[in-house]
Amino acid sequence: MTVAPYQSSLFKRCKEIHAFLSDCQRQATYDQHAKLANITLPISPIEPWLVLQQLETTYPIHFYYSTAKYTLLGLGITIAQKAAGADRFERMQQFVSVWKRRILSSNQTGLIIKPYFLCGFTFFDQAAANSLFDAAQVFVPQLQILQRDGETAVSLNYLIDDEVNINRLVDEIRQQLQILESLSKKTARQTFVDIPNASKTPKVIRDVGNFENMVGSVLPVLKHPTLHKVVLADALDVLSASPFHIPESLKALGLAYSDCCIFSLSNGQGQVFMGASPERLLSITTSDNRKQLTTDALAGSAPRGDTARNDQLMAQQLLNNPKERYEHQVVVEFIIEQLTQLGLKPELANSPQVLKLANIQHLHTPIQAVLPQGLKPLHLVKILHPTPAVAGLPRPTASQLLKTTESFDRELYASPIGWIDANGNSEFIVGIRSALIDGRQARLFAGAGIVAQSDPRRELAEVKLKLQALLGALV
Ligand SMILES: C=C(O[C@@H]1C=C(C(=O)O)C=C[C@H]1O)C(=O)O
Repeated sequence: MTVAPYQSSLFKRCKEIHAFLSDCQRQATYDQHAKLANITLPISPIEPWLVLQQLETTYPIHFYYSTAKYTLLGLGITIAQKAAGADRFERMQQFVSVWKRRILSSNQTGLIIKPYFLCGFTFFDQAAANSLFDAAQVFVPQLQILQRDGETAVSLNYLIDDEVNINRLVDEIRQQLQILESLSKKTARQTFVDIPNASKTPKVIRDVGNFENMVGSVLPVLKHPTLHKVVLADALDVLSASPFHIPESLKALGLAYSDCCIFSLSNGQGQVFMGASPERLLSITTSDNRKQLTTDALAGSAPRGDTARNDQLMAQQLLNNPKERYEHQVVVEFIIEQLTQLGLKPELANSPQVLKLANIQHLHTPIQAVLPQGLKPLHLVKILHPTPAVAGLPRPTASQLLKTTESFDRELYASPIGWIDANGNSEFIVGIRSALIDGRQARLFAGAGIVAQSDPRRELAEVKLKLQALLGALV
């Protein structure tokens, strides 16, 4: 496989890039602020997780986001912003809006994929003192790979100001393009990766959450009308004989949970948060001047049946179970209220459908709304996160109870993780079915909605089922 457009003439390509970057520098000088230079090149199809595998030591920061329709991989940082506190979403949106206006894209290859703003937030608006991730982080990657409809494109993003030495930068780019070229040749021959004794890797397990007791302790609070639902989480620590392989785990998750969004996000210091989330916090698509929002109410769970008939029976029982329907309805009503307060007109079906995942099924109501042009993605993230699917209702009371009841820091568990592009499109998932990986150690997270009618043993069984999602796929 070759990196087609520049294989024949890397020299010519680099000359064009030099001219483009020099032009960016002139404009930066003229406007008296740095520019975000963006160059996109089509490359032969290449699996992004394989690129991650080859380059994860070169770029300690990565962001991987893969759905049934596309995969996005960001490596390295060109620009980044961090924040904490109640206004973290506004501050991050401000950062995105400013830098969106400073993008200059090269059209020399006829292909333009502008920079993506890659976002990760912790569950609470203040990260804990010893937290491994910032309460809010948005960055534009230096190397961005987008795979969609069988096509792959690589975009390079650079910060250009008066000081940048363009000659030196073009040399760097030449090297980077050569690496990518050899990488695509190498990975073209590699259709699967050998994971040494992956499935046999011993895993030692310690339950950190003491989940059943925790559920028992909140039940009396749920008898009062001040709290309708709280979503408690459990944490499971796992120790493997050898360090976890992030790219191979992403690949394994993708195979096992093809309906989910497979994601991972590193903090640059060796820790990675990853998972296979079935829950979309929002997706914003812009086309023909029409902006459309889709969000998921996903709550209410049941195991999958061992035969097709049993499976159908369990789905039917889930649909008819008043406790599960209540847990679900609380989420639907919350989302409708939040969207209506923004002046939107949410559209949804009268009753939920069943979303079947490999190991579990959920009540699911997709909710849609047309958005006014001015409404920004992170404004919507702010009003939606956390929904009662992962916190509870009322939100402030439930969040407070989580802080005092759970014995571990949620970090990025159940938090918004996603991207915003330069055209106003955006997608965020809720970081559930997830784990925090640190070398040989992993902390797996899973939660369940607790209401007054909850039975602690059944809730524990649900959480165990959810923990399986990662336990079975981490290699
Ligand atoms: C909180 C989690 O899942 C959420 C809770 C659910 C429930 O209580 O039924 C179902 C789907 C998710 O919204 C999790 O997986 O950790």
